Amino acid sequence: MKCYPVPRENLVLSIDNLKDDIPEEYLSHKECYENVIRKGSVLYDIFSELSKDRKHKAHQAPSNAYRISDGIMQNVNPFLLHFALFVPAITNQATPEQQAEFLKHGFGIIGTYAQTELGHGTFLRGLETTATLDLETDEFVLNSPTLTSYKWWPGGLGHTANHCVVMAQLYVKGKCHGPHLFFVQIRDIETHEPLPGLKLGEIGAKMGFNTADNGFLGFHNFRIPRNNMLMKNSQVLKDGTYVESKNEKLTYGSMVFVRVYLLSDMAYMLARAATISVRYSAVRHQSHIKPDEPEVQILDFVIQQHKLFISIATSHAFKICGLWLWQTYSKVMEDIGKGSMDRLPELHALSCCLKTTSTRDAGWLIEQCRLACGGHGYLMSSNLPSLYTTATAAITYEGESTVLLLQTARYLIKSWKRAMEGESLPATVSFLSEYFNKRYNKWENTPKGIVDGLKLVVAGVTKMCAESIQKHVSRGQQYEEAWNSSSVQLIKASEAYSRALLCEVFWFEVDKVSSTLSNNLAVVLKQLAELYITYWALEKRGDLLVYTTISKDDLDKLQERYEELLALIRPNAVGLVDSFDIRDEILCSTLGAYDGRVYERMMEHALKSPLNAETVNQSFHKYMKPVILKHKI
Ligand SMILES: CC/C=C\C/C=C\C/C=C\C/C=C\C/C=C\C/C=C\CCCCC(=O)SCCNC(=O)CCNC(=O)[C@H](O)C(C)(C)COP(=O)(O)OP(=O)(O)OC[C@H]1O[C@@H](n2cnc3c(N)ncnc32)[C@H](O)[C@@H]1OP(=O)(O)O
Ligand SMILES: Cc1cc2nc3c(=O)[nH]c(=O)nc-3n(C[C@H](O)[C@H](O)[C@H](O)COP(=O)(O)OP(=O)(O)OC[C@H]3O[C@@H](n4cnc5c(N)ncnc54)[C@H](O)[C@@H]3O)c2cc1C
Repeated sequence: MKCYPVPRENLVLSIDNLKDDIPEEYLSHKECYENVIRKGSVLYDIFSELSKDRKHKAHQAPSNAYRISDGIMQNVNPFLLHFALFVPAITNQATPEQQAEFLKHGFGIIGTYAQTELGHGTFLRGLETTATLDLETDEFVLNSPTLTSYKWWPGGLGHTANHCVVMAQLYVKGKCHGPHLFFVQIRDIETHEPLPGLKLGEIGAKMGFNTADNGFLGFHNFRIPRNNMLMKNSQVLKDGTYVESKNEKLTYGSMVFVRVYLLSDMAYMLARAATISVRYSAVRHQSHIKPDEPEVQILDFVIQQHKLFISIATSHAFKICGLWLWQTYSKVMEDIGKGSMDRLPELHALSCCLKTTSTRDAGWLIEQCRLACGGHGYLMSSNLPSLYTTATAAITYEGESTVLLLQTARYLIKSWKRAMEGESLPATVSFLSEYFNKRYNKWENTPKGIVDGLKLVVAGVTKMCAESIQKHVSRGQQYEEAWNSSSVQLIKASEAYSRALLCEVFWFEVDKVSSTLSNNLAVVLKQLAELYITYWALEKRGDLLVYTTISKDDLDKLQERYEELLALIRPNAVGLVDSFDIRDEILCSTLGAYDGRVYERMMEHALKSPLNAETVNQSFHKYMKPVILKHKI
């Protein structure tokens, strides 16, 4: 995977014409887009210059530096798909010769990833766009046979990209070989006009992501060279011979990359929301704790700590698990490069459930941060509303959450069956064998004891799912029907698995490195990890009571320990969010600025509203006054 060197923050943030005179929320839909293209082009130019000086680092671990652009854009960068999917799809799915050919223009082309259609997003085998080999001309002919086959949603497709990687059903000599990827130019490089045979446009305003330029694309007998099919895994030869892939799911590899990346991405989204809401909670004084004392910082309310500290801990959990998952991804990609695909199903299962949990948690936790800031959190200038709409989009894109959890459940059920047959299992699911063989311990009120307990919940629910499926089959349902009938429990098994993974990796990674850290840092990180694990043990107390030997007394002790941890973290709370080290220019928040001048910044921002340019708006004289005068008594 090529990663683009990201310019240092100072370099980017020092560029004058990247600053906005008018806050984006006061621009029209069209002005918003034009504004991000203006800023994105400057960034793109910087990337181009920087990349000429430095080698691309393949398989670079996720870094949120590219989110500088979000700070500059104060929204989604329409060029993001070029980097997030278009280039990775080519580097993962094209031959070296094709990569050299398709990427020879470097930043000279702007791409996107066009897979989803108006009629299909989840069920890829149902996609309707066709790519039919024309043997005589050595070309593929692309068509959108129905309205529902129009590509719909790809980021940057509406007006930004001039190329895309298209997922289409491959037809050779009348036979359909399923979804394959094709490199397609869609606009003229010079004029940017759509090429003949294409219908292009943007899909309209959305809940958020409004600068992502999500678009639609229809093909009408659109021809591309045969060599434009990405042929690393499967090939179509000049004589029409189809050489199938060693594993047809390798075509879906680009989605795994983004799913893996999103865990780190959500860590960063949460770090921003936590920084804003914790800093604001240290500035905001409201009400009393002791009646005869001054109004307190709202951060001193324990319930405010309960709302916010989990976001600090979760950001670290996602960052640490994101790096762990990235290492797994890199190792599996390396193995695939050597011809071994043994661990691909495990990686797919891990990326599906962790992408889902991280995006869902980021959504509700950012909303919780907003709500904890009262009315001021509802201002666009707080940046919490935008963080929320940007984060929650990820619950859907790159694989809708329900669908991905069912994919993980598929892996858990298969692993359970292997455990029943005495097969050895990968470390990430080996607890299923221990459970099956009744090799597990009594409850312990320790972080490790909680992790073991959460794993017992996974094993117990997975066993219950397997039995439910078997029960439906024995009553005459086909396996797929029995699967559908058991899907509520299957989702529960995957959710439990994802939570157990996050708790286990977070705790043991922190524990592993703590001896290398200064004592103070190790203490604070362990407090955050223990807070995270204890929080979720209490949230999942029902399941723990069903599947482990935990007692009511154990739960009371956990609640007590949880509240102790809140008090221990309170003195470090502002320091912890400061350590996320997110500059004001990237935080873009009147509530979360480092200097704490909340009220002055709120007023400065309010005065930028175009409505405040005059004391009386023209609508008074045009509309209100006639009515007032007419009905004046
Ligand atoms: C300006 C910026 C500057 C610089 C930037 C620099 C760097 C940035 C770099 C990275 C940034 C990264 C992220 C940034 C953040 C966000 C990204 C930006 C915007 C959003 C982009 C969104 C893009 C999209 O949404 S693309 C479309 C996504 N669509 C999907 O995910 C579709 C979901 N559906 C599916 O995956 C499949 O259809 C299915 C899994 C649901 C069903 O599969 P299928 O129908 O084939 O049937 P099954 O029978 O269920 O499966 C068969 C077997 O195949 C296995 N399987 C399935 N999928 C996979 C897979 N992906 N990998 C491996 N194996 C897979 C499955 O397990 C079955 O196996 P079994 O053995 O038979 O059980
Ligand atoms: C902000 C944003 C950006 C996007 N960017 C891109 C992009 O750049 N490129 C691209 O190709 N796509 C992109 N997408 C599209 C995205 O990948 C799809 O929306 C997603 O895959 C879900 O597909 P769908 O919307 O067609 O929903 P559907 O697949 O129609 O699913 C709708 C609902 O049906 C249910 N459902 C569906 N299948 C199942 C099942 N098997 N089992 C149980 N329930 C099921 C679920 O509740 C699901 O939410 C983007 C989407 C968004 C919101």
